[in-house]
Amino acid sequence: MLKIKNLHASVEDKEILKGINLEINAGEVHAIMGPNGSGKSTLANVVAGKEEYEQTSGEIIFENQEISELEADERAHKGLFLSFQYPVEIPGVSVTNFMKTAINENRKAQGLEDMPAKDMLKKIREKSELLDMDRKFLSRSLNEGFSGGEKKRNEIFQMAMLEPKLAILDETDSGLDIDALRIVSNGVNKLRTKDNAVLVITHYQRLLDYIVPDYVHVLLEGKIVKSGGKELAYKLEEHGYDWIKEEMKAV
Ligand SMILES: Nc1ncnc2c1ncn2[C@@H]1O[C@H](COP(=O)(O)OP(=O)(O)OP(=O)(O)O)[C@@H](O)[C@H]1O
Repeated sequence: MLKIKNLHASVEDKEILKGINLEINAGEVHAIMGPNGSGKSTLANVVAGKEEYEQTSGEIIFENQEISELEADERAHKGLFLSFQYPVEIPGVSVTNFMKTAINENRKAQGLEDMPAKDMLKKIREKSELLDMDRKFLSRSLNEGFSGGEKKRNEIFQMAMLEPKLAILDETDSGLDIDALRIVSNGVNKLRTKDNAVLVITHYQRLLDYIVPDYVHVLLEGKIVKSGGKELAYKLEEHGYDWIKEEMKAV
């Protein structure tokens, strides 16, 4: 589904990503971990095609198409969504109405008719129940002031509604209390189907206890230096990142 080959990228002319290789197939969940400033968000933003992030060399192939030249919106319409793909603080627009517009615009870009209102309501009901969002939450205006945890829940709600082929979630667990973490993780788990994949970026292994990734990758100074299963996340939690640096020095 996604193949990243020798990707280099810069922010404000500073090289941040220094040769990333990564392959994600349908049905898989991948997690990226790494210390502050290692380039995790840069990777997410470059893959999503955000303007400030410049891909200087390498390839990003999504669904067998090189997408480096595509704008963020075009990538999204192909099914590659980054959390908070859309602006989230639009005055006077409710959580639900925003979602209706986003879904229909996405369908329009794919040459599809608007989703029938009945189907839209059913979908909103189903996905909001999954994330334990009540009517009051859904009717709140987007600029009303959401807490960090509520923003995260809304972010996953957007993803659950849009059902992207590849959902990229940055800092998914930040600001969540224990109950919200469980609820949001449940939502993330439902994003993975046999046809859809998920890439999560996280600092903590606790999220991975709930979503159980197939692969964990460690990003250090702009490079993926180690990949493994969930046990890698436990080792990082216990020992930090220094042992990997030592291992690299020894090679
Ligand atoms: N918009 C920007 N302008 C200038 N420098 C940036 C910008 N975004 C990121 N950087 C720089 O790129 C480097 C990597 O940042 P990035 O946000 O990708 O790291 P991260 O691994 O996601 O960190 P964190 O865990 O702290 O979120 C940092 O040195 C950061 O200062």
